[in-house]
Amino acid sequence: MEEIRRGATKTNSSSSLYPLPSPPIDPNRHAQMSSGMGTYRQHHHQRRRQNRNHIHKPECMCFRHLTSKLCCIVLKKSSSSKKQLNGGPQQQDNQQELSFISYTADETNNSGFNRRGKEKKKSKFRCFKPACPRLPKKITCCCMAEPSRMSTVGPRHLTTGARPLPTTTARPPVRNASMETMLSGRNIEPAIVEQQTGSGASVESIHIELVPDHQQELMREEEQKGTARKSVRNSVRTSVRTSVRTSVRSSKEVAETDESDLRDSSDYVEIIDRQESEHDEEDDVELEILLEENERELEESTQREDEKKEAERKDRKLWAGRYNEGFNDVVKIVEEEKKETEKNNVKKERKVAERKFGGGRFDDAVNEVVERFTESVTKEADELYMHDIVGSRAHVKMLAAMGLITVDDRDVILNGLDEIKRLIEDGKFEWRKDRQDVHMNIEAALIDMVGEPAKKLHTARSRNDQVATDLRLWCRDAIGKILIHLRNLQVALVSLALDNKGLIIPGYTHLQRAQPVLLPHLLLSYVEEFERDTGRLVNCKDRLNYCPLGAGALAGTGLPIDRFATSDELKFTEPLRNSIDAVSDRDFILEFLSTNAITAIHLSRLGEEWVLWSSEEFGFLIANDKVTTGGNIIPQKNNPDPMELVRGKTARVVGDLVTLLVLCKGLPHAYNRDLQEDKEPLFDSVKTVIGMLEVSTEFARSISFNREKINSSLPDGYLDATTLVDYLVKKGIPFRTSHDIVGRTVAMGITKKCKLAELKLDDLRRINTVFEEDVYEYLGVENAIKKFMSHGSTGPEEVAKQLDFWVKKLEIKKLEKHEHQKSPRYASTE
Ligand SMILES: N/C(=N\CCC[C@H](N)C(=O)O)N[C@@H](CC(=O)O)C(=O)O
Repeated sequence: MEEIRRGATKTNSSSSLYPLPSPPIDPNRHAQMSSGMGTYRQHHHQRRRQNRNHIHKPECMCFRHLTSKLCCIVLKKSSSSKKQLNGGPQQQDNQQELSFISYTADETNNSGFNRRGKEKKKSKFRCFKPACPRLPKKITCCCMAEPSRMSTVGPRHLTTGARPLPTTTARPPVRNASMETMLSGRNIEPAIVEQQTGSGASVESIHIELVPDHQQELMREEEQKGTARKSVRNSVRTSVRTSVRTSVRSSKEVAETDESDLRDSSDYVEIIDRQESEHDEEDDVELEILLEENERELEESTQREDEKKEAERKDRKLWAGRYNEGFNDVVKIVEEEKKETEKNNVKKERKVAERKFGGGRFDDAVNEVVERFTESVTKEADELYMHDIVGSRAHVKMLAAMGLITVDDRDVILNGLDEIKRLIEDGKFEWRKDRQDVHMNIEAALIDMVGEPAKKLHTARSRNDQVATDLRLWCRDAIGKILIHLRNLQVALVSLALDNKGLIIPGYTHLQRAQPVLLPHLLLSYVEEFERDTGRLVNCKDRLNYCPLGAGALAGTGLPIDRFATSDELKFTEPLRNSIDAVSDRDFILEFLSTNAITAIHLSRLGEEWVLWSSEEFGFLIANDKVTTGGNIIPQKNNPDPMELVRGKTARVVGDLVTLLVLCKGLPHAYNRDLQEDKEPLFDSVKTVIGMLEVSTEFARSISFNREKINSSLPDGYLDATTLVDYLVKKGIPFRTSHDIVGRTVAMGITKKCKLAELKLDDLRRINTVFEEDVYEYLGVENAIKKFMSHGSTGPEEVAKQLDFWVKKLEIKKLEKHEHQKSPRYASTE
C-alpha cells in the first residue's frame, strides 16, 4: 500500500507496472545551478522534482481529457514492433498482443489513494488506468470524437509521467465496421492521433468507443468539477507557499545574517532554499489538511448539485425526449426549456410535413444547412411570383377544359391564386425557405388556403417545365422593358443631334485627330448601335416565345392535356416541340444576356467618350450639375460619375453572361439543379442594363457641348488633308500620287507653321502644278465637311438625311419651346 501511495518506490522498481524513468534535467540549467549553489541545492532540486513527479503525475497513462468521450479502450501491441520493452525482457514473436485493457466508467480512478494514504472518493471518468505491464513506445489513439478534440490528446494529456513527449501527429483514420456503426447518425469524424512515448514498447491501437450522449453530459459536468477543484487546490497551494516563504524570510537564520551582504549572493538563495526544503514537510502537511478540507467541501457541494441536476434531467426526459440527443446545458430553467422545446417541435413537425409535401418517401425534415444552401425563394420570389401565378392560372384553366379537374375546383384554385397574389403584393405573404422555391411556396400556400382542390394544380406539371415557363415569361417581359429604355436613350441622343445640327468636331481614329465630322453624325452612330441591340432583343424575344408547359419533368405526360391551349393562353407562339429540350436548355437566357452584354459594351464606349470629353484636356462636354458629383477634397472638381459607372457596371453584365455560359457548359440533358443558378445572373444583368440605360439617357438630356472649345480645336491637326487628296483625285491624279503630294503639302505647312488653307498658291504649285485657285474650296474644316457626299457620310446633307430617318423612326416630335423648358426639346410621340 505504501508503495503505491508514495509512488517514489515505483520509479526504481522493475516490477512496477509503470516504471518511471528519472526526469530529464536541462544541462544548461544544471550548469547554472552548480555554479551558483552548492551540491546541496542541486540534490535538493532534483529530489523535489522527482517528488513532484511522483506526487502530481499519475503512474499511468492519463486520458483524463478524453474521458468525456470514452468508455472503453483497447490497447494492443503493434505487430511490427519487436523491440525490447523498457527494462523488460526481449519481446517474442508470439507475444504480439502486449495487453488488452478494458476501461469502463467504474475503473477510472488513478491510484485510488491520496498522498496521505487515505482512500480517495472515486470520481467517475476521472482518469483511466490501464493494466498494462509496460510502458508502450507508440500509442495510436483512434477516437471517434471530433478531430479538434483529439488534438488535445497530446503531450499534456496523454502523459506517462516519464519524459516530455514528442509531437503528436494526426493522420486519416482507418474506419472499421464497428467504428462506422458508432459513427452512424453522429455528426462527427474519427481521428487518429499517434503518440510516441519513447519508452520501448509499441502498441497498435487504442480503440475508443463513444459513450452514450447522456453520459457525455455527465462527464462534461465531471470535467468542470475537476477544473474547479484544481483552481481551489492551486489557490490553497499558492497561499501556503507564500506564507512559508514569508516565514522563512523572517526566520532567525536570515535575521542573524547581514542581509545586504547576502541579498545578491547565492548563499542567500541557498539559505532560502534550505529553509524551504525543511519547511517542505510541514508545508505538505499543512497543504494536505487544507486540500482535504477543501476537497471534502467541494465533494459535498458537488454531490448536492449532482442530485439537483439529475432530478432536473429526469424531469426533462419526462416531457422531451430530445435531451437524449446531446442537449448540454443543464443549468437553464426548466420552464424556458420546455417552451423552447415545444417551439422546436412545432418547427420540426412543420418541416417534416413540408418534406412530405415535397415527396412522401421522406421521413425527416431537410438539414438546415442544406435548406439554406438549396433554397432559391429568397432570390427569386419578388421577380417570379407573378409569372408563376400567371402560368398556374393558364395550366388550371387547361386542366378544367380537358376535364382533368372540375370547373368548381378550377374556380377555387383561380380565386386562391388571386388571393395569394394580393397577399404577396400587400407584403402579407409568408415566403418560407423550407418550401424551397417560388413554385412550392405558392402551391403549398394555396393548399393551406383552399385545401383539397389545390392539390390538383400540379397535375401533368413538374417544377421543371414550370420554372422554364416562368423564366421565358419573365425574359419576355424584361426584354419589353429594356426595349423601352433603349428607345428612350435613342430619343435623347437624336434630340442632342438635332440641337447641335451643324457642329463640327474633330473625328478621331487611334484617338488621333483624323477628319472633321459633324457631332450629330457621331451621336447617331450610337443610335445605330442601340438600334441593333433592339433588333437582337426582338429576335431573342421571338425565339424564346415558345411554351415549355406540359413538358413535365422531361418526358411529357400520359394525361390528356392540351399544350396548345396553355401556350395560347400565355401568348406564346406555340408549345416547344421537344419536351426534353423544353426543360433542359437555357439558351434563351444566354442569348438574352449576350444581347445585354453587347448593349453594355456600347454604353460603356459612350460613357468612355463622354468621360473623356468632360476632361479639362478635351473640354468638349459640359455636364449639368444634376448628373455630376464633386470631389470630396478637391473643390473645383465636377466628376462625370454616372458615365464612369456605366463603364464600370459593364463588367457585371459581361460577368453575368460568363456565369451562365459556364453554368450550362457541363450539363447533360435534361433538367439539372444547377440551372437554379441561372436566376441571379439573369436578374442582375437585366437590372444593371436598365440602370445603365436610364442614367445614360439622363446624362444625354443634361449635357451641352462647348462650341467655343470645340471650334478652337478644329484648325489643328490638318483635318482637311484627306479632302485635299480627294481634290487631287478629282483632278485626275492617281490616289497614291495624290496621297504623296498632300503628304508633302502637310510637311510644308509644318515647316512654315501654318494651316493648309494658309499656304500660298505659289507654294502649293511648287509641290505640284496641278493645284489651282479652286483648291481653297476644299481647305479648312468648314469647307472640307461640305465635300463629304457619300451615303452615310458626315456631309451635312447626309447627316440631315440620317436625322430625318431617326426622327421618323423614333417618332420624335419637336416640342413647343417654352420659357422654362430646356430639355428635352424633342420627345417621342409614343
Ligand atoms: N427539383 C426539380 N426541379 C426544381 C426546379 C425549380 C428550381 N428551383 C429551379 O429554379 O431550377 N426537379 C424535380 C422534379 C420536380 O420537383 O418537379 C426532378 O426533376 O427530379
